[in-house]
Amino acid sequence: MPSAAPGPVGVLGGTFNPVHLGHLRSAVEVLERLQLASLRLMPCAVPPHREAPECSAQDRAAMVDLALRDEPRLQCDRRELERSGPSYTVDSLAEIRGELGPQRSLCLILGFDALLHLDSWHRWQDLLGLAHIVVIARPGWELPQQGVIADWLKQHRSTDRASLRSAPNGCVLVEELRPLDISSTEIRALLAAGRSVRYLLPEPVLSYIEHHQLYQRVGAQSEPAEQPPGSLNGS
Ligand SMILES: Nc1ncnc2c1ncn2[C@@H]1O[C@H](COP(=O)(O)OP(=O)(O)OP(=O)(O)O)[C@@H](O)[C@H]1O
Ligand SMILES: O=C(O)c1ccc[n+]([C@@H]2O[C@H](COP(=O)([O-])O)[C@@H](O)[C@H]2O)c1
Repeated sequence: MPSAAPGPVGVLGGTFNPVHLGHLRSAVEVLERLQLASLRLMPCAVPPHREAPECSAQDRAAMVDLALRDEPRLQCDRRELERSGPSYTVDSLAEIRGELGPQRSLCLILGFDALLHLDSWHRWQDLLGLAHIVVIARPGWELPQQGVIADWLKQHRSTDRASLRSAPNGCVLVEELRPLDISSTEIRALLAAGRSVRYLLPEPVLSYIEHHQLYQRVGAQSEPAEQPPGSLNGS
């Protein structure tokens, strides 16, 4: 009997500044719901669309590695750290497609917020020629009702999950997962305010942030320690 074709490969690109439970829980749920063979979290090195994060790509990828330590179905894909120039998703998908061959199903996973700006992405019209796109709901964001993206959705959206297996690329699927209202922006703001982010991200990621003193409030690290009176220079 011929063996079943291997399941689709998923890719969730992000700045992951830092990675949090919203990313991770969505990743596991989408992996299981769509029966993906594996899902790669792909940190971008040079975001094409926003200012370079203060936190280095190496630190952001190291945190993704730590977050995925105990879940072999999720992997960190570091290819964007190995390229120079803006980390265009279309280039990464073209590389992955080259590695997987033309027949294997490949799914790019995006949150609603990322979808809204998809038409500003580099060669965005080529994305569906390389992969399917799975859009995941995110608290506070709605699908657009009109405009370029709404028209594009009408043209390419499928409601049948089987279409992810019957073709290697070309469909758009929208999935509602468990809503988790967590963002990296909020985590950075909490840390900068000296507040706790425990339970918003995995403990090993929190330990990494503390150990490397990432996202601290401005000046917290650079203030000189107070000297006990008379301890220096005899003053
Ligand atoms: N809580 C969440 N639920 C579902 N999807 C999410 C969630 N957080 C992020 N995503 C999706 O994960 C991908 C990567 O997100 P990103 O690394 O930019 O995180 P972020 O929390 O949106 O960061 P920032 O607040 O800095 O913009 C995007 O497609 C985004 O829509
Ligand atoms: O390729 C592009 O032009 C492009 C423009 C904007 C965003 N992206 C990618 O979209 C993913 C989510 O972006 P963000 O800002 O939500 O972290 C991340 O992998 C980015 O590299 C890609």
